[in-house]
Amino acid sequence: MKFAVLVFPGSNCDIDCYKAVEDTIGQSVDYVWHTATDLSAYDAILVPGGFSYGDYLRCGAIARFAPVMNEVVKAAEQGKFILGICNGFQILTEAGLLPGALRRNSGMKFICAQTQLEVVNHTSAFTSEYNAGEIIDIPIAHGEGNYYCDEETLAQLKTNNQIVFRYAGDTNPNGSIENIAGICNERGNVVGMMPHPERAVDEILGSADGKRMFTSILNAWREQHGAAVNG
Ligand SMILES: NC(=O)CC[C@H](N)C(=O)O
Repeated sequence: MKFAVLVFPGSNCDIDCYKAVEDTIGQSVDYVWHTATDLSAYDAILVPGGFSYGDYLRCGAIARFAPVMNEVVKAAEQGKFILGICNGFQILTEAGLLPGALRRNSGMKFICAQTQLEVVNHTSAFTSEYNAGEIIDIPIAHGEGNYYCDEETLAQLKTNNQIVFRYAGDTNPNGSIENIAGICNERGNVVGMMPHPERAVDEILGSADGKRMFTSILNAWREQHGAAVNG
């Protein structure tokens, strides 16, 4: 299986994503610059965190016009796996690949903290290795992680099982509507989340709970391509 890690000017979690793929599932992975116009070689695309284009206008608002984003839209239409983490989530909402928007944290401060997440959807291609309702430790680091969508969209997210993660219990670090920490598109092949699973792939980092997102993606890809495939 082949992964692309997109790199925009200002990305700062690209190396973490690359290492996470290498260390957790040992699959092929390339950095792909934001000017690229062909992603056909890749099965999964990681849109990493950071401060693309300095977060000017709004986080992700400029990155969404980068040439590579046309290819990300194409890849999403082809059913490839796309995971946007933090700034990557912001870029995917700006690009219209995921519904809703990320606003300034309700406390108006950048928050860097370990959080507990509830796995709400454990049947997606990205979360099949988790148990229903499992609580996992994954860190956050953002200033604009306050997820918002209108009531109609929220109802659709619930009906289609598109809420993937919530901040557990009463914890809600950024004011997100209904504690939402991550969502997927209706088809289930595009996920966006504010917490950073790539920073939680080894106990030495404080948690290894993010590891199973990567193993889930690999398993889903292998299932799609037949159990014989060992890429
Ligand atoms: N870690 C990140 O990706 C940060 C995202 C964005 N720059 C924010 O502050 O919200």
